[in-house]
Amino acid sequence: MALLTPVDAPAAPLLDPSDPPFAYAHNLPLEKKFEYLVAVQPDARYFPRLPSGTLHPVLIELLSSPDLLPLKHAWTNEERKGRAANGQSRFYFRVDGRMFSVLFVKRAVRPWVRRYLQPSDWSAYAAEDARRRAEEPKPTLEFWGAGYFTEFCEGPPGFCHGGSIATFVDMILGFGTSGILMRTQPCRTLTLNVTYKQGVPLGGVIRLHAGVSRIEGRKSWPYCNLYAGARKEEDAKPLIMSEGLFVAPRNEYLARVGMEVHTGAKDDEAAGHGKGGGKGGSKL
Ligand SMILES: CCCCCCCC(=O)SCCNC(=O)CCNC(=O)[C@H](O)C(C)(C)COP(=O)(O)OP(=O)(O)OC[C@H]1O[C@@H](n2cnc3c(N)ncnc32)[C@H](O)[C@@H]1OP(=O)(O)O
Repeated sequence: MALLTPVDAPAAPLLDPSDPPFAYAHNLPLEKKFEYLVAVQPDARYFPRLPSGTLHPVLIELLSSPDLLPLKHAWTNEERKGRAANGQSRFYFRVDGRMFSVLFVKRAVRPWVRRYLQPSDWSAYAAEDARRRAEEPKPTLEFWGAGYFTEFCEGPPGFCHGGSIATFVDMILGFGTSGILMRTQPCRTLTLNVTYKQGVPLGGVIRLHAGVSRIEGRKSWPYCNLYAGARKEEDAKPLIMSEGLFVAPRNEYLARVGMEVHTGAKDDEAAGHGKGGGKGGSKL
């Protein structure tokens, strides 16, 4: 089944509008979780109860940025304030035209994946993604995103805590980059290197640029840089630079924890994508 994209989303709401956003995640097929929940796809059609107020400055910035998918959803100040009051920080990013978000809940920084993507979903997602990949001539190995951190991530006054930043970039590197772009199975952090060049201000728009610089078998070397402001400026210096080595667990480990092993190798071959050494689809 082809995944829905923001472009071909159906006109009729698929979701019960009386449900609060995100409450129905568990009842949806995996691909819809990605497209409508995890994805920042809360179009006004799907959340008609939301007040149609002023767009949050973050969204205005996003809308004006050619690097980011234009979001149609009226993400209002009230909504943002309500979520911020719950300690939620949110980041959006786009991979191959699909939007994803990372949700931080309070200081514990619980990414949405923990909540919405159960371990057993991984194999289904990987299989679906491998099928998708077979249809795509050239997967994207870098992506941009934007979002903000709230006060629950505070370290130095007005700035983000270093641990929250490390957790965030680990999440982006581990899931956003390795998990999605390698499209095989979840990758674990083996090494993580974070350089804090400047403080990350709370509340302001923070832009991220992430990707994979190298893939070799089970190993991948993703990077993620954070910048101030939503607009892409070629010469802007990053606030945060991070990189790591992520390793897909050996198959026997996956089998032990009850996860179906899927390497995507067959699909890759069919699609002409090499898996190692940056061949084929791994080319940046
Ligand atoms: C659902 C949410 C997803 C988001 C997840 C975000 C990412 C995370 O936070 S994961 C949690 C934190 N990380 C962990 O808990 C990982 C714990 N560690 C492990 O599970 C294992 O060590 C694991 C799976 C990473 C690697 O295990 P294993 O494959 O047995 O390791 P091992 O074979 O020794 O090493 C793998 C490769 O890395 C290389 N390597 C090992 N150490 C290093 C190092 N320090 N530097 C460079 N290379 C190294 C090895 O040489 C080997 O390479 P090759 O296969 O080419 O010989």
